[in-house]
Amino acid sequence: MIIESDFLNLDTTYQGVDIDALRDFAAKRLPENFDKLRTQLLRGEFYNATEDRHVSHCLNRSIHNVVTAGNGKNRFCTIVRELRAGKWLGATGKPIKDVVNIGVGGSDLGPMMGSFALKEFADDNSLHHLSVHFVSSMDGGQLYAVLPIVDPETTLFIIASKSFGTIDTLANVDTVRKWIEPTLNQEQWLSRHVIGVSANNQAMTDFGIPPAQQLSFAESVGGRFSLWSAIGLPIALTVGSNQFGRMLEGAKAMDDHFANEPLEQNIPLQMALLGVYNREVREINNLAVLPYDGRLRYLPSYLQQLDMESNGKQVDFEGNAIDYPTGPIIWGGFGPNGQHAFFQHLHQGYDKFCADFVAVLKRAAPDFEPAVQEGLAEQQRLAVANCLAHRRLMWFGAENGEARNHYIGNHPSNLLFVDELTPQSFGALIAAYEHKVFTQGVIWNLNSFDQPGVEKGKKLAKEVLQVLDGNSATEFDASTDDLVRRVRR
Ligand SMILES: O=P(O)(O)OC[C@H]1O[C@H](O)[C@H](O)[C@@H](O)[C@@H]1O
Repeated sequence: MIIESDFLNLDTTYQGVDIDALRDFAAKRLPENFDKLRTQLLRGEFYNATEDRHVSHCLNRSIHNVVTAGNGKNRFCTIVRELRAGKWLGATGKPIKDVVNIGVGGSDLGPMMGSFALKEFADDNSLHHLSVHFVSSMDGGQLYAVLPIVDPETTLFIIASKSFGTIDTLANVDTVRKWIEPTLNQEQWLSRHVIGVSANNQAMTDFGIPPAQQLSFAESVGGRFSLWSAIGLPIALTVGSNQFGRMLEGAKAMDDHFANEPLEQNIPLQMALLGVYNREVREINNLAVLPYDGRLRYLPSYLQQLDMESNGKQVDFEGNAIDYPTGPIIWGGFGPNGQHAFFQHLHQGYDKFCADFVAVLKRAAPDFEPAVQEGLAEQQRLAVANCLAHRRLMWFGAENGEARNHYIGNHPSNLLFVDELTPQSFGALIAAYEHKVFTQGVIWNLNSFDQPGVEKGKKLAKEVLQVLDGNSATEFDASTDDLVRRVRR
């Protein structure tokens, strides 16, 4: 039960659902207007009712659309070229060497995952080396690590925020400003050391970012779907605009696949239906994402946002309370290391789970001596062998007499695999997950494109901060009030 597409393959054998059963399930669960909704999504016409806007990330599958989005100015490629070539000079005349992306959620996870995964595909059009760093955490923990290793005169900060109002990002920017000020004044800093990426042009202007350093994208691109937009700048800085374009091409190929292939050959559609089947029929509430290639180690956290923020919902499209299970808990980690940590529970623990194994069949290492190349190729085979073995054990189980050697198995899994990890296959992999999430949202009749739970949490945090800062005397509950007193002391 293997489906092949241009850049991505899926083996569903160990789901234990044959194609006839899947067809029956699809007939029951896919709504009649699914084709229409899918077409709307791919054309950027699907309507996100609660936020009163369309959903347009699929329009960003070509570099042309990315660079002309928002303010219609082609700044993206120029910025990428100058920074990568070492031609972008800081305010004191020194070339920029480090770029720090400050953003959180969709403005962090996608760019970070993509830059890490695709590093080796960098178009090396110059000898200049640019290091890209990521700072997202509200507590400043990452600034502690990054600030000591970069120099204000040779560092550029990307302020990446769709809304340009996220407190985590603004708090990091504020500290950065305090760190820079002894070296560069505000005018110097803003003129050469900041790029804004946002859907909120006015806020970038109000902040003082010069127009030539503002990159825009459409309000209708959701944060968790934004790595294809200018939010993907760190990826383009890492690999170059051409390779970034190839990633978009891979996603576009997956869009076409999703649009045109029948159920029997449709990767995202099968992933979605099997996921719903596992959730509803087998009552499994979680999915472990297990990449077997170190370059994809940030995939689980990326998919946590993509899936859980989209389909972790209790209200349906019409605003009614939902009384059936919706999106599962997504978790996971780098497979080979997981084998030495949490896999024990997967093989013999009490809980039900399903898994997505992600494997890369081969990896070239042309820059190394032949003997080292040989060693690395062998290691890739070793990882694939382990992936295949563990997924077998999880599905078939094993019994060797003694109870301690008993493995129940029956844990369903997908194997997503690519011949080689390339910008295209990476783009196709991520787009396949996007379409899976969309399809499941349609099946569960919920809006996958809003996040009211997140908004509520932000509001409550503001109220607590008011009290911590001594600006409000609101009382909450015994535990919170006690901790507030401790912090204030
Ligand atoms: O890009 P921003 O507007 O700063 O938003 C960053 C993130 O924060 C929010 O709380 C949302 O839940 C995420 O979907 C979003 O990606």
